[in-house]
Amino acid sequence: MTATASPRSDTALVLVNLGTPDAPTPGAVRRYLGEFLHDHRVVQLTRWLWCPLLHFVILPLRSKPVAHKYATIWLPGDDGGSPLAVYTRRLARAVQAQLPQLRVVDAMRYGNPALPRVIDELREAGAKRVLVLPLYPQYSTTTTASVGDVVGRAGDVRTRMLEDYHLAPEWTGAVADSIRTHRERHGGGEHLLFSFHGLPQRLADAGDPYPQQCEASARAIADALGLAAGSWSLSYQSRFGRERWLEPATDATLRALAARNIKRVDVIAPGFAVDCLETLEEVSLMLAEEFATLGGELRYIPCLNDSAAHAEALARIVQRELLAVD
Ligand SMILES: C=CC1=C(C)c2cc3[nH]c(cc4nc(cc5[nH]c(cc1n2)c(C)c5CCC(=O)O)C(CCC(=O)O)=C4C)c(C)c3C=C
Ligand SMILES: [Fe+2]
Ligand SMILES: [Fe+2]
Repeated sequence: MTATASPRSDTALVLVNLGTPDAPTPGAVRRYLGEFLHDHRVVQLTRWLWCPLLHFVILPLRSKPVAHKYATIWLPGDDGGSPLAVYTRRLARAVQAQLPQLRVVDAMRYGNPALPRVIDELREAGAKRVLVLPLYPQYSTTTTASVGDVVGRAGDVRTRMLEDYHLAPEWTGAVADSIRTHRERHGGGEHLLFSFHGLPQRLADAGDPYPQQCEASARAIADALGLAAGSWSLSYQSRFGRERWLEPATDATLRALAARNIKRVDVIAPGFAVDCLETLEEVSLMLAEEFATLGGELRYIPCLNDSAAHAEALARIVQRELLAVD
């Protein structure tokens, strides 16, 4: 939990993100992935099948290469670390500055600062009401509902969770502004690709609203920018495992754009509140490299991160929620 200004209020706001390893080492990655991939919201296989596979195959094989990937994006300095943790912490500070009447802290669903401990500490410090904002603009059973599981177990404190903000005009407006500014500075690409984290198709078929919310977010942002149909598209990245995930995949979409001779593509990842392994390593390094081999130029537009525009947008969303419950 980040120590921020402590305004005299019995209401706290917790910004919750997914989680990330404490260090770019195989041991730390193994601990983080072990906790993450034991969550039944994330992987639904029965324990007797999944645990041996996870402990004896996936964690031993994956921890080292994934640690190397984290090492390529690790932020230096005293306030450094995994980008997901660093930007989430800084974002909480920036939102605190916007909402001095609340105590604003950051927490992680997996790893540190651990959400259950953060809520306990807030309660011990006198919080009577805790508002939880998962930093997932689009709701998914695999992410938002998993945060809800932890919040639901919090004892002796009133909790409330904001489920999604995929169409909140403050947020869609902030993302649209960031795209506009990036294109003004760097020249507009021929195409804008909205790349969202993927999900097993099976979960979407079972009613997870995530893909519909991703589509609605992308359309709202494209409309705010006045983009013509055909000049933007949506795709899904970060596939894990062998089953079918949401399509089209980001890598296949980029290859299809290159085949149509569309060479300058701007890519934004509006499902991620802050930059992380999946945006910095997968998109802005690996996919950009692959697209370059096809003769193209992938121009990655960063997440809103700890920008003032992001903090203002989230603060307005929270204020609206507080007004609605008071
Ligand atoms: C079954 C596996 C996974 C599902 C379902 C899933 C959904 C999902 N994830 C995010 C956001 C993030 N995921 C991140 C990393 C990550 N995701 C998975 C697997 C699933 N995600 C793994 C195994 C990993 C770790 C990296 C790896 O081993 O490849 C991250 C980045 C974390 C970081 O430290 O930077 C984010 C953020 C969403 C929004 C989502 C649901 C749609
Ligand atoms: Fe296990
Ligand atoms: Fe993920």
